[in-house]
Amino acid sequence: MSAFYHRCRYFFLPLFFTSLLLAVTQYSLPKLQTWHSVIEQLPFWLLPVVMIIALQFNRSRLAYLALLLLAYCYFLDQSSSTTLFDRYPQQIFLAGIFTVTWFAFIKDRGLLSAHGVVRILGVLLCFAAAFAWIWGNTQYKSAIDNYLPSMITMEIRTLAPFYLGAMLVFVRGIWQANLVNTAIFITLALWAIHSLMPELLSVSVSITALAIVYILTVLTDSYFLAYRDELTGLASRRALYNLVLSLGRKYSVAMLDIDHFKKFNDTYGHDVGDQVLKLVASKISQVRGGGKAFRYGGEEFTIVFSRKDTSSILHFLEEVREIIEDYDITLRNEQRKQQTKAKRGKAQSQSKTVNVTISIGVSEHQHGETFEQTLKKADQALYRAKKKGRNQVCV
Ligand SMILES: Nc1nc2c(ncn2[C@@H]2O[C@H](COP(=O)(O)OP(=O)(O)OP(=O)(O)O)[C@@H](O)[C@H]2O)c(=O)[nH]1
Repeated sequence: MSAFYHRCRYFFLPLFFTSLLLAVTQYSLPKLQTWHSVIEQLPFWLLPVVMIIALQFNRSRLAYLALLLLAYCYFLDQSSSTTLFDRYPQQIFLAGIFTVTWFAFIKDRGLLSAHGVVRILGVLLCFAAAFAWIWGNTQYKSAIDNYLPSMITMEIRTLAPFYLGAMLVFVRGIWQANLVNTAIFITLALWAIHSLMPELLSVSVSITALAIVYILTVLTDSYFLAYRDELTGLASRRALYNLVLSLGRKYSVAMLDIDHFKKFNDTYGHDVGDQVLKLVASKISQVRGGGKAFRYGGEEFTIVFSRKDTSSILHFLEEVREIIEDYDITLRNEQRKQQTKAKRGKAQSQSKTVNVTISIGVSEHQHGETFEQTLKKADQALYRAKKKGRNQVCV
C-alpha cells in the first residue's frame, strides 16, 4: 500500500465522512424538529457505549476522551455548573486543546492501570496549564504588549496553544496515519468549532458525531487488526480463510515463497529483510487476472484466483515473478542519517542494489476437494519449483 493511499485511507477519508455526516445532520436538523430532543440525549447513551467498546479493544485514549466528553455533557446539563463554563470559557477551551494534543502523542495503556493515574494527573495538569496561560496573559498584558509586535494581539496570544496544538495533531495524523490519530484530530477540530463558533455546531450534534466516529474507529481498526497483516498491509491468513467460505467450485491457488530468504536475512539483517518483504508484498498485491493476495505467514504468500483455471493464470504469475526478479532494491547506507551532506554523495555511490527472486506453485481446485487439499497441492508444486532451481512457476 503506497504511503499516499495509506494517508488517504486512514486520514483524509474519515475526515471527509465526518464532515459529510455533520453537514447532513446540520442541514436536516431544522426540518426534523422531533429529533432535537433525541439528539440532545444521544451523547449520554452513546459515550458509555464508546467507553465499553474502546476498553474492550484496548483503545484507552478514546475511552478517556469519551469519559471526559461525558463529564462535559453532564456538567453542561447542570444549571449550577453552567456559570462555571460561562465564567471560564477560554480556560475550558484551552484545557480541552491541551488534553487532546497530549493524547495524540501518548500510547493506549489501559484505563485502570498505573498509567491511568498518570492520565488523570495529566488531564488535571492540562487544566492547570490552561488557567495559568490565561492568567499569565491577562496579568502581564501590558508587559507582553510592549515586548511583542502590536499585530500579536491578546486574542492571538490566548489562542496560540490552539494553533500550535492543531498543527501538531494534524501533522501527527498525517505522519502516522491511523484511525485513532484521525479520531483524535477530529476531536480537536470539533472541540474548536464548538467552542469558537457555537452557533455553527451545537454541542449535542458534535458530541454525537464524535461518539459515532469513535465507535467506527474502534470497530474498523479492530477489523484491520484481525484481517490485515501489519508488516505488509496485505490481507492476512485469517482473511484468506474467510474468502474460502465464499469461493465457488472453480478457482486456482498459488503459493509464493521468497528464495533463500534466510540467507538474505543473515546477510543484511532482519530489518532489511522486513523492508524487502514489504516491497515483494506490494508487487504481489498488484497481480493481474483478478488474483487476491494474502500473506500466508513468514515469507510465504498466497494468491487466490476465483473462477479461473490454471492455464489462464500462469501468464499473470509469470509476470509477477519477472517483476520481482527485475526489481532493483536499493539498500540504504545505515549511517546515512548521521552523515553530513558532503559525505552523503559518497555514501550514495556506496549504497548497494540487490535483487530477490520468488518461486511459485500453482494448483487448480478439483471436484470434491477441500480448500486445504488444493492449497497443499500448490505447496507441493512450490516445493518442486524450489527443487528445480527456484525462481520459476510450477504446476
Ligand atoms: N525479516 C523477516 N524475515 C522473516 C519473516 N518471516 C520469516 N522470515 C524469515 O524467512 C526465512 C525463511 O527461511 P526458510 O524457510 O529456511 O527458507 P529460505 O531461506 O527462504 O530458502 P528457500 O525457501 O528454500 O529458498 C527465515 O530465516 C525466517 O526468519 C519476517 O516477517 N521478517
